[in-house]
Amino acid sequence: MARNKFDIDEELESPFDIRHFRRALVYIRKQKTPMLVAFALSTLSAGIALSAPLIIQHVIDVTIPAKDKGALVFWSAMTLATIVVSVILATIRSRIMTRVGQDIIFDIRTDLFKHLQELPFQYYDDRPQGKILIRVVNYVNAVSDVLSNGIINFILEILNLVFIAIFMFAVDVKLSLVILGGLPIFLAIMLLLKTKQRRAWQAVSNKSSNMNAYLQESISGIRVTQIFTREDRNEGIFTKLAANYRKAWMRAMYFNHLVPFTVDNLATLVMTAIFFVGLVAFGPAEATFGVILAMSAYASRFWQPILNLSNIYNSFINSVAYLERIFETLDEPVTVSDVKDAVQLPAIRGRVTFDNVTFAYDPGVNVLENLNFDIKPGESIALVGPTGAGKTTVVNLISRFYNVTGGAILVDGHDISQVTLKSLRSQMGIMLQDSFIFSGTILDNIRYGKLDATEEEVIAAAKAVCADDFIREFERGYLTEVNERGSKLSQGQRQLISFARTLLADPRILILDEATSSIDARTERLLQKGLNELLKGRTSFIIAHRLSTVKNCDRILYVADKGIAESGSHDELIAQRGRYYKLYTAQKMEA
Ligand SMILES: Nc1ncnc2c1ncn2[C@@H]1O[C@H](COP(=O)(O)OP(=O)(O)OP(=O)(O)O)[C@@H](O)[C@H]1O
Repeated sequence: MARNKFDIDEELESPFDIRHFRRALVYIRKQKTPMLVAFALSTLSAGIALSAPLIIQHVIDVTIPAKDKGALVFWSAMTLATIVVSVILATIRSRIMTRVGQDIIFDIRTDLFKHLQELPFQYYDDRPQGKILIRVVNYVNAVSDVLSNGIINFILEILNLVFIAIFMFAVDVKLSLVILGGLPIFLAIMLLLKTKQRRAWQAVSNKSSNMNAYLQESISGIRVTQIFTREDRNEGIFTKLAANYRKAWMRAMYFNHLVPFTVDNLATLVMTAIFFVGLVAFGPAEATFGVILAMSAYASRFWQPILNLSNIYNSFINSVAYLERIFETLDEPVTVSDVKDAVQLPAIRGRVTFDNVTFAYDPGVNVLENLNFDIKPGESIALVGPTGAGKTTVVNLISRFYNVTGGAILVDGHDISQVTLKSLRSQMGIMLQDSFIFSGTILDNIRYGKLDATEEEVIAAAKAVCADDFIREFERGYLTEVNERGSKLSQGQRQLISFARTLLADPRILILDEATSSIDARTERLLQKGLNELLKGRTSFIIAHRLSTVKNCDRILYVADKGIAESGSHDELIAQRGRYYKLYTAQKMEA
């Protein structure tokens, strides 16, 4: 059952806590060296920039009254030099940090992809693909700046503040205290905003995820949409999702804007206070014009890092909503994985035993119950039965795409839950109902299961499954580029290609789930010859609704009522005159 749909907000399973931040540090730590260099450059550039007000103070209070032209030129040149040097240093730093940001994104993204590759079918059964995609693409982009520049800037701005405070206090202690007076008010406002702001950004992440999920679903289902002329209705749904996103974004931005607004106003108030206190309360005896000018320059410089810090804080709060989702995905348990002491499954002969197997997709709802059968190496088995009876489930369990709920499945006597997935699956050839075609050439697609196969081997496999003829009819033959999902190919052609792909992998156990359902009867007859060849010496499980395809199998298992209702060869089952017989005669009459 889908855990959430495009119109249901995802519930956060593990809200952000300090552990998440520590995990983020793992990625940041890898970039320690460039970050330290960038940090050093920034400190240097900030230090140089900070000397400017001191120069101005000196010029106003000493150089100008002394009418020393030579000194004036010197100090002007020094001011210019400070600007040029700090700009150069800042540029180098920003280049380094762009790289660091991208490296962090790269690491998180590749870890996410690696984990997604390992997550079991169940994970994908449970959620819309769009909600998975957005985490790898958009969310990771959104956190890069905070994890790279954010950290450095945070430390720098704090240092900046300390430096400014030192310079400020060196010039005038009382006026410095006036400047610091605005801080408690600012902190109180920030604390008040924090929770609301965080929730607002979580809502943004949810609404963008919903919109993305629906977009992805709509693109995948565009053909059905157009067949049923559902365009207007879908547009309505999308508009609503986009409007929800807009609303969430506006609300989050409202809180974001409140922060600089507060800082700006406080800075203006402080500035007014300096002039008031400096000129009116203390009088010119205590504060010279140069001091007041230098202090007002420090005041605006002092509030600048605070404004910057609050912007960093804003983006941090914003990123937390994304980091939570990213780490939630990375923490998603790989429920189907190698057990601690998993052993390599040796080269198998192909015996498959179901020992009292029970299985449920959703807890408590058994699809199969106490299933027992024993297949000898090389036997060909047909799984037939009504829709939804559990045929695909049986073959999915053999490849351990899901863990059994009870009992055990043995291959050559080895419990498949105790062997490595790689050693198990690499000895199986599985052709699923959905013969997926990847973007690339037809050659690449056939080679997917055996990357080192020669061109001759690929062609031999294609010939065996009668795919060679139609492939050669394309202008570029085996080098014809096909799109993702194979939209350039007919359904039957797709099946033939994935047939060749499976054959090429030369598995001991072969699973064909409705593998020939879209192939016309003539090609299927031709294919049957190749297929018979292919099946020789291999254990095979063939699921087919068209019973003519499977009647030559060694044994037919009729799956129904959560188990095997009938079992035997075609002739035996016909003689039994049970459910298989009924199904077979019904199909014969239709034909
Ligand atoms: N991912 C899933 N999550 C929950 N239930 C599922 C899932 N996949 C299948 N089912 C349920 O398990 C039962 C068996 O499904 P299965 O696909 O094995 O049937 P089948 O015999 O192969 O059907 P068909 O002939 O239509 O392909 C069905 O009732 C189905 O609704």
